[in-house]
Amino acid sequence: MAEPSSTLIRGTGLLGASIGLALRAAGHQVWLSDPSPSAAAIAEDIGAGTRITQHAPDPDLVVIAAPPEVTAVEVAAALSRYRHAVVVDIASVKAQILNQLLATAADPDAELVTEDLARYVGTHPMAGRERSGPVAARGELFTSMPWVICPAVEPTTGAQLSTAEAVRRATDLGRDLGASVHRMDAVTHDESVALTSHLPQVAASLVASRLQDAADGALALSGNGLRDVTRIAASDPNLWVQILSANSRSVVDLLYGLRDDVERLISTLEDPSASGSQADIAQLVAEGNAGVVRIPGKHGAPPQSFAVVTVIVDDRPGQIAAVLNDVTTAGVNVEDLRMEHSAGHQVGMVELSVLPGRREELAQALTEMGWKVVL
Ligand SMILES: NC(=O)c1ccc[n+]([C@@H]2O[C@H](COP(=O)([O-])OP(=O)(O)OC[C@H]3O[C@@H](n4cnc5c(N)ncnc54)[C@H](O)[C@@H]3O)[C@@H](O)[C@H]2O)c1
Ligand SMILES: O=C(O)C(=O)C[C@]1(C(=O)O)C=C[C@@H](O)C=C1
Repeated sequence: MAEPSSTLIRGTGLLGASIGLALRAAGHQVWLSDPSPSAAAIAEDIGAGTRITQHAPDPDLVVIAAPPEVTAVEVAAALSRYRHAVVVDIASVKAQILNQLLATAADPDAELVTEDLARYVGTHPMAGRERSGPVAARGELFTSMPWVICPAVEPTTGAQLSTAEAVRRATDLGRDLGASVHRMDAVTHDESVALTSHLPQVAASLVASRLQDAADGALALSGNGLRDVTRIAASDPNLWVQILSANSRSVVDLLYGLRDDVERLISTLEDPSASGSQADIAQLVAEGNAGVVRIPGKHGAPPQSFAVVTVIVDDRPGQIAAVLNDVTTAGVNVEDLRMEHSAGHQVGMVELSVLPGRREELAQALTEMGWKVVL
């Protein structure tokens, strides 16, 4: 862990409060500030740091965790106000913010000058939730997730403006929060997240929007397939207007490709018995298979499939905690957990994902402890 630091978090919503919780847990001093007094008060109440109404007492790191559209203004203000601090932002888009900062620094009327950008580093934690505000904050949000570092560069020469020390502070922030740090330029970042984050959001929203007028009887048949595909459709529209607008070029390019595939599928399904149709449908699903296995595991490890041990539990409070307690006693690490309720029955199923080599051992240990286990 890096040496204890004093960090000001400006913007104490989901991300800001989560960073505060994680930094406090790692032993750092955290100051909180937000234009919304209630957001700052809630963040303080849940233990994310100490609220300030004026200036923070000389922080050595400032984290701007504000909406993308105000991020550049807040970064510029923090660089001018806290002259010894490294300033990072965590907005979901990076090139537009860097361009806005460079334009401000080039403006002779602005307080910000290009030299100030030596203390700025753009960052982006690839972790979040479909909910907003400090109430949804979790200190563990960043554990094992990617954290992108985009040092500021001068656009014409490509020369790095962020100092090595500023990049080190930004890197320490990600590592302190348990994330795996990836370094890239802002344009490459934006192109990458268009595929891994922005397109999935659009796809989830488009699929979920079909449900608005669905019959209750159809919705009653919702299973995990629908839930898996639509979780992020609950995300904040105001945030996503800003993200998609700021990265529109990259997202549009991907949408053209998606449109081609949708049109191909439509014409195939118009006549599924036509020659070649069955192979075409199979190919579409197989192409998805080939894509999904490329998603890396935790900490960027190679893609890994886990084995599942299912435990049948009574549908009453405390059962999941009791199962997890016994899993801990068995000494097996749970990689993922999912709870399913059996419709119309007073039982639930806890699905524990573990490394394939530990499956039999865990099943045997839990069975011996009295649990009903299904392999
Ligand atoms: N939600 C996610 O999953 C996620 C993940 C990674 C990064 N991000 C990025 O993190 C940032 C914050 O997102 P969030 O999900 O925490 O949103 P949020 O709505 O939960 O919180 C945003 C907070 O910023 C405050 N704010 C508004 N204007 C401000 C200003 N001028 N200065 C300072 N604070 C201001 C709001 O009062 C609010 O408390 C965004 O830039 C977003 O792109 C979000
Ligand atoms: O998991 C979620 O709920 C998210 O929305 C996380 C997610 C993502 O797409 O991975 C969303 C946007 C952020 O910029 C970063 C992370």
